[in-house]
Amino acid sequence: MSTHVGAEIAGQPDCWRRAAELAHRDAALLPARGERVAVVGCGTSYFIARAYAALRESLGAGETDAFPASDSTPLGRGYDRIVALTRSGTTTEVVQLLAGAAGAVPTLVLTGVPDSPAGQLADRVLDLGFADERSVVQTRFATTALQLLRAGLGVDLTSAIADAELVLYERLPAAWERRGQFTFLGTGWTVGLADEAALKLREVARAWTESYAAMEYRHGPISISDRSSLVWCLGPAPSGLKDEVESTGALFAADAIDPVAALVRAQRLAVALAVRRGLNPDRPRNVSRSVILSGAFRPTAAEAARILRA
Ligand SMILES: N[C@@H]1[C@@H](O)[C@H](O)[C@@H](COP(=O)(O)O)O[C@@H]1O
Repeated sequence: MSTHVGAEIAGQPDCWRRAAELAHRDAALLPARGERVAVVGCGTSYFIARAYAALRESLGAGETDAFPASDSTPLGRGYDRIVALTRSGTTTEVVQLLAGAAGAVPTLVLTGVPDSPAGQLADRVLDLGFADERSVVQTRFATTALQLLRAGLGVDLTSAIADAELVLYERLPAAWERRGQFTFLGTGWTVGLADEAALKLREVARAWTESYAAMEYRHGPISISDRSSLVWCLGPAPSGLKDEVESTGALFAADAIDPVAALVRAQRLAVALAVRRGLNPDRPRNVSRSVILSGAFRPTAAEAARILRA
């Protein structure tokens, strides 16, 4: 089946090359070392925000917290910059948060549509139009935004790009597609990627998925693990975990490749699973490309402004 999402998944290595160039060219737009940064987004964009926040802190580049844009209350704590990730630039919670931040906290928006409401409200805009997508679900835009931010932290993307190119050509293990339950695990910054992988299988293939920080899985969630489960650690697995999971009968997988390339592998599994289940990956149930709320969302722009100045 030829799908938009399939083509977008395949386009990721090229987009990551452009992201590396952009990070170099527009380095001055990115948060400076030592800045206290809040990163926000919704859905996939929020999970990518989580990954970036954990990575930036782990590299000692500055205190960084990630929030869903719908939950802006913690933003009262005085950040030097708000970084918003939004493919469409129209998501209500993101637009309202930026409206509230205007004049109070400097903002940077990474978006596929610079002249969108979010783009127009931002102090700085990074134009990722080259990675924009037709699909409802995000794949290419999200990873490209993350790779740009990684490159901005000094990460060399060469091996990530090479790994993703290999992932696009590999055959996925047939046993993975026959599973009924999927759990994604991560450590440090890859926990956000595990969340995103789980979301992808849920959105695209209506699969039962969960995600955790790897060792948290042992503290309760492992009780659902059985012969129908695939437990997949994006990145190397903490020692001992594999044996413990396999003793439940579950299939265990861990990636030795770049974690964002491992996310590409999970995207491919989502599409394969959808096709196997007779679903169209371009038409996920109950979700839209961008969620624009009318009236129901709180806080209003004025309330958000008050929170930000608190
Ligand atoms: N189905 C889409 C998601 O794919 C997207 O992650 C989210 C945020 O969208 P945006 O990044 O445009 O703000 O909106 C919707 O829920």
